[in-house]
Formats: sequence, C-alpha cells, structure tokens
Amino acid sequence: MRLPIIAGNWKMHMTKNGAVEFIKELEKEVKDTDVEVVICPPATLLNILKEAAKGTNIKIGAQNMHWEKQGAFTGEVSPIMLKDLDIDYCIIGHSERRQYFGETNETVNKKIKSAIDHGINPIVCIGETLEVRKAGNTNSLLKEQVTEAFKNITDEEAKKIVVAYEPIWAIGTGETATPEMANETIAYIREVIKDLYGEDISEEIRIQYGGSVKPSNVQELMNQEDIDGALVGGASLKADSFSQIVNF
Ligand SMILES: O=C[C@H](O)COP(=O)(O)O
Repeated sequence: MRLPIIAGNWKMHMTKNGAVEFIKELEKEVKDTDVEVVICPPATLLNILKEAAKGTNIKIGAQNMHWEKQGAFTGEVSPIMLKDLDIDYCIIGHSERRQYFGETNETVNKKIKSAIDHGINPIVCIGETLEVRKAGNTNSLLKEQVTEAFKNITDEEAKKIVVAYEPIWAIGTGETATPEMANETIAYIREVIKDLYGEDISEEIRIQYGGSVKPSNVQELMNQEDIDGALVGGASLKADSFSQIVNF
C-alpha cells in the first residue's frame, strides 16, 4: 500500500501573514488524516512556514533548487540551504520551470541526484503539451522524461522520488484529465519505472496527478488504482479548499 501524498504548490503567491494563518487553519482540518500533507511555498516563506508547521503533520517543500551546494549562482537556492531549514521535499522540473526557465531533462536529473544526496525528497514533474497528446506522442515523451530523470539513480534512491504527472494542458486551465485518462497515463509511467527498476520498486514509487485538482474532482481521481496523490496549484491557496482535497 502506497501512502497517498497531497502537495500544494503555491507557485509565486502568498506573503507572511496569510501564510502563517493558512498553516494554523489547515492544521486543524488535517490533523487526523492518513494522507501525507505537503505545502510548497515560495522560497521567502520556507523558514517561517517550517516554524509554523512545527509539531503538526504538515511537511514543507521547496518549489525549486540548484544542484550545486554553493557558488556564484545569483538568485539560486542550494540544497544545503534547504537542508539548513530542514525542508522535507522539493518540486523539481515543474513544467513552468521547463517552459520559462530553460530546465531540461538533464538539469532535472542533476537536481534529483543532488536533492537525494542532501536528504531532500524530490517531487519530479513530468507531462505533455496538448500538441503532443493530439499527435499521439504522450507515452514516448513521458518515457523519455522518466528515463532521463531517473538516469544513474540507484534502486534505493529511486524509492525516495515522488513523480507528479501533470498534463500541461490541464494546469490552471480548469481542464482536468478524466480520472480514467489520468490513471491510464500514470499506469504507463509505472510500467516505464518497472522496466527500469523492476516490479517491486515500481509498485512502491508514488505517482501524483496534477492539473486543476479541486475539491469537486479529487475523490474520483484518488479512487483510481494508480493515482497516489495530487499536486495542487490554484486550489491549494485557500486552506478551506486545500483541506477538503486532503480529506477527500
Ligand atoms: O503544481 C501544480 C500544478 O501546476 C497544477 O496547478 P493547478 O492546480 O492550478 O492546475
């Protein structure tokens, strides 16, 4: 049995006041859940939220990191800095970072390795554009993204990775993949992982769905056999809607 994991990706939203209130409110609503709950705020809020979440079952994740420990990389945050704050997770290779900040399968792989080396669990995002899906190339693209992401990752390291399947056409658009379509694609991703690591590890690795997840559609998605959680954008910005998602 895989432990479900529901993570909120706040993207470039939120400031101090609202954020601490959010954690206080969320804590009350999710304290009895069996789901692993993660909030990924902007880097400016990592420290304050880590403090606010102390003693709760809410984990805190970053949205990005550099693969180097330190150096002349203006504006970047290193894995050592995240570990300094005891950050639990880091989203890696979100489609917005691939699209707007030039991230490639190669940099995603470097970041995954570095995160694991520093004791940070990666949430690795993969997904296709509408053009790729319409052309019937979804599976080949996902296979390439998975294979490149997991390059030179050992069996033990692979188990620490959470994969987030996010069809780009479903992000922030209100368009959700149907639960069946999401499940079928995630089952395919699990097959690719099975080819790389064998059945036991592929059955252990958690794969989330992301893309317009909201209180009204989460249950149907989570009922699917291969979907182990959600990476939630817009609906994670209000404690009320995010806690409804966690308590699906
Ligand atoms: O990381 C989260 C995803 O990009 C989904 O965002 P969304 O729930 O606003 O569609």
